[in-house]
Amino acid sequence: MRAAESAPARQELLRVDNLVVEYAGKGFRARKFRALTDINISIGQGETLGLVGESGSGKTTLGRAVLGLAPVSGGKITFEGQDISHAGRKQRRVLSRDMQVVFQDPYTSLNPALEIGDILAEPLGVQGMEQAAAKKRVKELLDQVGLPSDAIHRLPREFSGGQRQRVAIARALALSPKLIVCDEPVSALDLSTQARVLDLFLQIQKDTGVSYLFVSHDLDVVRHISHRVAVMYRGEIVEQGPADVVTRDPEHPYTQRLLLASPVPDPDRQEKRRADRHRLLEEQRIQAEQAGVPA
Ligand SMILES: Nc1ncnc2c1ncn2[C@@H]1O[C@H](COP(=O)(O)OP(=O)(O)OP(=O)(O)O)[C@@H](O)[C@H]1O
Repeated sequence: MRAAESAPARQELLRVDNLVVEYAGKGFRARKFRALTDINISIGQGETLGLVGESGSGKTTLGRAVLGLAPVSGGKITFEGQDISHAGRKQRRVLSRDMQVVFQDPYTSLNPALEIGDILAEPLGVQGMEQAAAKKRVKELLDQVGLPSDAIHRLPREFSGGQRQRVAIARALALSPKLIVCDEPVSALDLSTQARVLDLFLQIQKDTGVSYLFVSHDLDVVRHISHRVAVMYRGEIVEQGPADVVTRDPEHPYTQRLLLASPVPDPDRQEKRRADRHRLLEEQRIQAEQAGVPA
């Protein structure tokens, strides 16, 4: 795997100031639940901000707030200098070209009844692209994410998890967005597929200059993909800074704990990850032995 390349001269794309998100409580007179408190982040053009934290810390909510899918109760979200904190439908429609999302689960995020070509052409059609131009763009997108052009006439179920995630990435790229919110996009994949999909994210950034808000509970993943990292804990950002500093020499005790035990919520996945790591290390050891290099 390659590491994230250093960011170009920084031009701010997204800025979040003192953001508060409160969800309505259930039932009459139920109290509101504050999911985010006083969040401040900024993402430059061509930059990746990794958002890390345990389950329930508010990572997804922050991504959703940026996309206009969570209620902003206070503070401000600015995109390319424009206040989008309370963007209406019309402004969101324009923004949807510039901001896209890739979700965690490649098995449920694609319409199982549609051929890949139609899945990729959908956002192009919505934005009014002619059929011939859309067809050409779909081929470009498949090529960009490393899928064969005959994928056009195949259904999602004919693809592996990693390939489906490539389709989801291609769909997100269709309208050449400036920002992609990536919500745990490799968490459902096995370790070696994770590595290949992370490399694809890096290559796409290099080729297109897109920015990522990259949500993950896995510090290893975030370290690899991000220029800067923000650590969330109970709805607040407790630490943020350059990826190598935050992930190697954290200041906040919570980040130090995260570093010691990268939390993986599901015990089965935890076990599988341990086994995967062991297998990879063993493969590396055997390869090194065969090459006559001590492991
Ligand atoms: N639509 C909602 N209505 C009410 N509460 C919500 C809603 N969505 C999230 N929450 C709550 O907000 C808090 C933050 O949730 P969020 O999903 O943002 O955390 P997360 O860090 O992304 O967690 P995970 O890694 O498990 O996805 C949690 O306590 C969650 O229960």
